Amino acid sequence: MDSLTLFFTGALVAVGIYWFLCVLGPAERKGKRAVDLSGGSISAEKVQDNYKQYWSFFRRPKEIETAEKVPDFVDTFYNLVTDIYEWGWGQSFHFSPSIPGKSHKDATRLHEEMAVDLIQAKPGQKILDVGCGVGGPMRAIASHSRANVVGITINEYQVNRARLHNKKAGLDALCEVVCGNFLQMPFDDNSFDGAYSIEATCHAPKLEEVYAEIYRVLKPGSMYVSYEWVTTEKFKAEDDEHVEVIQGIERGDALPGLRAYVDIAETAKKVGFEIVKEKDLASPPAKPWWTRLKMGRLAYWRNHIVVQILSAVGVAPKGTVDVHEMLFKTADYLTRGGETGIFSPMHMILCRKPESSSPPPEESS
Ligand SMILES: C=C(CC[C@@H](C)[C@H]1CC[C@H]2C3=CC[C@H]4[C@H](C)[C@@H](O)CC[C@]4(C)[C@H]3CC[C@]12C)C(C)C
Ligand SMILES: C[S@@+](CC[C@H](N)C(=O)[O-])C[C@H]1O[C@@H](n2cnc3c(N)ncnc32)[C@H](O)[C@@H]1O
Repeated sequence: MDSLTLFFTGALVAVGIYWFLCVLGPAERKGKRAVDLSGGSISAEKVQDNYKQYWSFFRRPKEIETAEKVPDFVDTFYNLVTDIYEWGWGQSFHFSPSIPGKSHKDATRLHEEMAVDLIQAKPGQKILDVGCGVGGPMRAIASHSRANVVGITINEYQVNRARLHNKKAGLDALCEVVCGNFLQMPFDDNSFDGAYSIEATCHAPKLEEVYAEIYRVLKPGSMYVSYEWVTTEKFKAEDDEHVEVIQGIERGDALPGLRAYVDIAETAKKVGFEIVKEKDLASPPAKPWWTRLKMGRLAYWRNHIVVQILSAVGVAPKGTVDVHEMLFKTADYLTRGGETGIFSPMHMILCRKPESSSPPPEESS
């Protein structure tokens, strides 16, 4: 091989490695690195067992129906996936419609700001983020509204990540994070000026329980908005493919059972809320939310190789490969759910707690 061929071969290999590692790299330039992937609060040697335990819930569906076990199962799930989510998606653990000419980052931020605009949060008010993850939405919302945001998540590892990010962003004076169960929140009655939940209440075994709890902590007259995961009017329970896609989404996203879109407003009314507005934010003219997920497939394939190497050399915990493979398959089910239109992750409901603090309908009868 002459020196010119050697030079061009070397340059090609270098460009290839750069593309593989950097262009197809992490979701955010300064985000999680592959070498830091962990099992959240689970020690490295227990990650594989916890992954098996997570799957055992689905082998015994009755377990998932047992409401008390769901928060633990969701907590295990987020220990397993939080680092991979941050590494491959960013700090906001939700979808948003694509916006022509805007980056994913901007589309995500606008979707989050819309939530706080809908509840008309004012500077200095106290707003609750129900199921806050590592706080991507909370930081966008606090910066946009200058309201004080209190987030709650069941997962302690996320609490620590969120606090770290809040501090780094210089938003720790406006953002506070609490570890707890949104079915029994450690907050006083009538203590918040507004609340929102972004793709989080889908983890509640009974929607009524989390809505009742949010209703309890809101001040009379204040508003709550939620972006809910639902099956749409296109979902047909007698269609085997539809059922396969929905079950695939439930298994890969720690869901005790997806709800039908018609159940959302019904449940909100049942606990006492007035419905101000209801809209599926995924329906046209909104552009597909699943484009980002589908376009990332090449990067996920590259991520899988990286995870396999890191796990083989003992840098990533054993079991990370299984978790990543599960997410890989989940991405496909979610995309199919979006393309067929049988599933939406952004069925928006805007509610108000009435001014008069009359008890919810059931309790008064
Ligand atoms: C609201 C929920 C989470 C929604 C999304 C944030 C996540 C759903 C599926 C996740 C992912 C799938 C594929 C992963 C990929 C294989 C990996 O290499 C990088 C991370 C993924 C892209 C990951 C990122 C987050 C999701 C899009 C649920 C749980 C209620
Ligand atoms: C998909 S993440 C969304 C996080 C955040 N809203 C966002 O968009 O980035 C769902 C969140 O709900 C939280 N969650 C699920 N069940 C919970 C429960 N019972 N109590 C408190 N938080 C819960 C999870 O810990 C996680 O933070």
